[in-house]
Amino acid sequence: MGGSISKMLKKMFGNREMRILMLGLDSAGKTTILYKLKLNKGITTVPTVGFNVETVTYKNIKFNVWDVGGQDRIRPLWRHYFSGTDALIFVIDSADIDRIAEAKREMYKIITDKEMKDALLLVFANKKDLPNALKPQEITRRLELENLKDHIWCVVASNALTGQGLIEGLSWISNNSRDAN
Ligand SMILES: Nc1nc2c(ncn2[C@@H]2O[C@H](COP(=O)(O)OP(=O)(O)OP(=O)(O)O)[C@@H](O)[C@H]2O)c(=O)[nH]1
Ligand SMILES: [Mg+2]
Repeated sequence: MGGSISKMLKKMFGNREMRILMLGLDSAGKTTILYKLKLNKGITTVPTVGFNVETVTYKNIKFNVWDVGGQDRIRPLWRHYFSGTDALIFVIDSADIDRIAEAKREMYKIITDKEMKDALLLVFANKKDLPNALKPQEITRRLELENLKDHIWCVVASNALTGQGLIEGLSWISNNSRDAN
C-alpha cells in the first residue's frame, strides 16, 4: 500500500531515474545516438575507447545513459557495466548485414548474464537511412527475438543522424519499466 502510493507520487512529481546501458558492435552508432539525445545535434565521433556517460531527461525521468566502446578487443570490459542496469539498448547497424550474426552472439552473451536478468531490451535498428538497411522485422527474425521469453524486448528503427526513432525508444523504456506499472 505504502509502496504503491510512493510510486504514484513519483509518477506524478517526477524524480524517476533509470540506468541505461548502450552496447553494440563498433561503429553501430552508439555515441552518435547518445549525443543526439543529449545535445539534439550531430557530432563527429571517433571510435570510443572506454565509455561516455550522460544524463538525458525525458518527461520526468532521468536516464543515465552509459555508452561503452564496441571494438572486439574491448568487449570483455562490457560486463563491468552490467550491475544495476534497468535497460539495455543494443544498437545494430541495420546495413552491416555481414555482422548481424556477430551482433546477435554478443547481444545474447549480455542478456544471459545474471546481472542483466531484469533488464528491458531495446534494440535500435540504426542507420535505417542507408539503402540496404534491413527492416526491423528482419532484424527481429535474425536475432530470433520471438524466442526470447525472459526479457521484455522491442525493436525500433532509428536514424541517429536525424534523431528519428530515438525518443520512441526512450518512451518505450519508460512505459515498460517496472515502476511505470
Ligand atoms: N547513415 C548513418 N550513419 C550513422 C548513423 N548513426 C551513426 N552513423 C555513423 O556511423 C559511424 C559510427 O558511429 P559511432 O556513433 O561512432 O559508433 P559507435 O557505436 O559509438 O562505435 P564505437 O565507439 O567504436 O563502439 C559515424 O560515422 C556515424 O556518423 C545513422 O543512423 N545513419
Ligand atoms: Mg562510440
